Amino acid sequence: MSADTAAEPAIEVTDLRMSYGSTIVLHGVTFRVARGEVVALLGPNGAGKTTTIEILEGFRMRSAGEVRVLGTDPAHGHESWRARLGVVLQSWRDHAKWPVREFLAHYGSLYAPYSTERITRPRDVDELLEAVGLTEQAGRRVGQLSGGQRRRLDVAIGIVGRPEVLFLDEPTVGFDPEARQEFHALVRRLAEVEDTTILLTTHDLDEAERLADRIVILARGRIVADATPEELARQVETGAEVRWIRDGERFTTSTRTPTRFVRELFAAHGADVDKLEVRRATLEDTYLAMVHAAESGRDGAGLPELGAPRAAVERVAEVSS
Ligand SMILES: Nc1ncnc2c1ncn2[C@@H]1O[C@H](COP(=O)(O)OP(=O)(O)OP(=O)(O)O)[C@@H](O)[C@H]1O
Repeated sequence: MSADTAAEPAIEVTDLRMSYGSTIVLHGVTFRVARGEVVALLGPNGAGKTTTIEILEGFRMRSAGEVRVLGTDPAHGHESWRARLGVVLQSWRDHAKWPVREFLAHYGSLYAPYSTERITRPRDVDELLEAVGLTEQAGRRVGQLSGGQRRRLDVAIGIVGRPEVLFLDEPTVGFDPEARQEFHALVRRLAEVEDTTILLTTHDLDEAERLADRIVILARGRIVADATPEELARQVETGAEVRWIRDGERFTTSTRTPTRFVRELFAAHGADVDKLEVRRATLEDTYLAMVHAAESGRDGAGLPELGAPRAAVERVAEVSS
């Protein structure tokens, strides 16, 4: 690989548009994924995540816009380009009668012609089984696997060809907590050790925060955020919810300065304040605020305006008088 190729983003999407008939589902989506980067695509049901991924994989023709994956337009990608991609789809493709090991060995052999000096294809089947936690099930027929084990097999199918770019559409659905943790470790290893570029969709914010170098939030076919988890968390730090009870009455307020708010609350009502709780906003709160803002047609994502502490204290005073 030349230095120029290495510097080129693995995925480049510019003003991507997609319509199904007269329904527009992607309204000009633009983002980039660098080589070796893990990006999580988040968004509510119907936001356009699967459509975006399917266009990048070359499974679906876009209506307009520019797309490059490993420097190639997916609409014109040849087999040798496709062999450099790994795909884990949402839907299960059945190969029920095959024993797991034979199936992976057979499927992997299709990648052998695309082995290069730098990248040996396919991956060793035993190492692969170990990596996805299916060693014990190697002799079982695919149709006899549990739901979570089938999903592990999906992941194995996605990485058997040692892909340079890996697309994972909701990869951990049906995983138990241990499988989820093992999968997270595998994804980090693929990115850090093998420099695999990974684009995954998930509804699990915790997963996105743990795994991704960057989070792209899609709502109604538009990107409403593209930031590192730390950048999103910094926005989160600005919001908190304070709850308390006074004279048997329950109060709740949102504030960007919870410490100051609580100090003022105590200054105003001292010992009458009971059952005080301060809940920091989570990534989920930020995510929901951004999605709701996008869905209600408001421009500019971010946290909704939170009540000022002074006003809230005054409201408490009013209630008590
Ligand atoms: N083949 C199709 N024909 C017509 N409309 C479609 C087709 N596939 C998807 N859509 C519509 O396009 C929109 C985006 O769908 P998409 O599957 O990309 O969303 P998503 O973000 O992946 O959702 P989910 O989280 O539910 O998987 C939805 O409104 C969906 O109904």
